[in-house]
Amino acid sequence: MQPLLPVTILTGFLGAGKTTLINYLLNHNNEKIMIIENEFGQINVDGGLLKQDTNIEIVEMTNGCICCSVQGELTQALHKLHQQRLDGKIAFDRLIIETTGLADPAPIVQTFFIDDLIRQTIQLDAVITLVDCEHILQQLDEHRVASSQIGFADRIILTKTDRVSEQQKLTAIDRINRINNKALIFEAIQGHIPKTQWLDIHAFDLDEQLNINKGFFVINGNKQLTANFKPFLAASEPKQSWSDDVVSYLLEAGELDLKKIGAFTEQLIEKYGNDMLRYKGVLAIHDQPQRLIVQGVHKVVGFDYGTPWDNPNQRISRFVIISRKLPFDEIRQDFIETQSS
Ligand SMILES: Nc1nc2c(ncn2[C@@H]2O[C@H](COP(=O)(O)OP(=O)(O)OP(=O)(O)O)[C@@H](O)[C@H]2O)c(=O)[nH]1
Repeated sequence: MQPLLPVTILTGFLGAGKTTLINYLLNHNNEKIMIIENEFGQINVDGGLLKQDTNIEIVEMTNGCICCSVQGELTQALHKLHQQRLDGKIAFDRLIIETTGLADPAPIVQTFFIDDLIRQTIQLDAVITLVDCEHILQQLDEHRVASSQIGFADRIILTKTDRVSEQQKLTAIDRINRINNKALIFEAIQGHIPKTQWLDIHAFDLDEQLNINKGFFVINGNKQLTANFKPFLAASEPKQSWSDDVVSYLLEAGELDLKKIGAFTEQLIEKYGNDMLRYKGVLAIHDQPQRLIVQGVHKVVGFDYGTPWDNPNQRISRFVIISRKLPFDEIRQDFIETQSS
C-alpha cells in the first residue's frame, strides 16, 4: 500500500504571491511535486509563470474556480491522479493545490473529508494563506472571501512587507490576529521561506497544540532560520476595532463532564457548523487522565484522546473557534456549564 500523499492547500487573495512562493519552492527542492492550480476565467497565466522542470507536474483547471466545481472537478482530478500513480504512469511525492485568489477554501478543504477514496489515499497537511501586507486592509474591507481565507489558515505567510512601513505591517498583523489567533504568522519577501515552515506541518492531526497567539516570525532571504525568528505580540489587545465577519473566539473552563461536553459540541456544530470555519479544543475531562482533542472544519469533526496532562493541577480546557459572528456570551455560558460539578 502506498503511503498517504500529503497535500497542501495554498490560498490567498489575488496577487498575494502564491505563484512566487511556489516558484521559490521549486528552486529549492528535490521532491517531485504535483501542482493543481486554476485561475478564474478561461486563460490560465500562472501555468506559464511557474518554473517548468522535471520535478513538477501541473494540472490546470480553467473551468471556473475550484470552489464552484469542487465536488466535481477537483474530486475527479484527484481520482485520476491517484489512478495514474497506481498504474505507475506518474510519480510524485506531494501535491499542492493553488486556489484562485477569489476562492473560499471551505469546499476545497471539505473535499478531503467527504470522498472515501480521497480520505484513504490523501492526507490533508495544512491550509496556508498568503496575505499581501500592502493591500490586505482594503481587501478585507471589500471582499468577504479575504477573511475566510485568513480564517481557514493553519499558517499565514505575510508577503510584500518590503513595500510597507513597520507600522502598516503591525496594523495588518493586529487585524489578521483578530480573525485567526491560532495560525502562526511568517513573513516572506518574494517567496523566500524554507519549505519546512509550510510543508509537512500536520495541522489536521489531532495533536495538542493550540498555538493561540504564539507569535510572528520573520523569515527573510536565505539566512539562518533561528537568527531570523522574531517573537511578536503575545495576545495583545487590538489597537483598533475592525468589523471583519470572521473572528477568533476562545472558550476556557476547568474539568468538563464528558457527556455534557459531547452534547455541547454536537449542538454547537449542528447550530453553527456552517459558520465555524475551523475549531480546535484541548479539553480536560473529569476522571480522565488524558487530554481530549477536538478538531473540526464546519460540520466535519474529529475527537481523540491525546497524552495525559503533565500536571493534574493545571487541567484547563480550551476551545478555539474561528467563525463568522457567533452569540459568544451564550456559547461561553453553555461551555462553562459543561464543567463537572
Ligand atoms: N515587492 C514584492 N512583490 C512581491 C512579493 N511577493 C510577490 N510579489 C509580486 O506580486 C505580484 C503577484 O505575485 P503572484 O505570485 O503572481 O501572486 P498570486 O497570488 O499567484 O496571484 P494570483 O494568481 O493573481 O492570485 C508579482 O509581480 C510578484 O513578483 C513580495 O514579497 N514583495
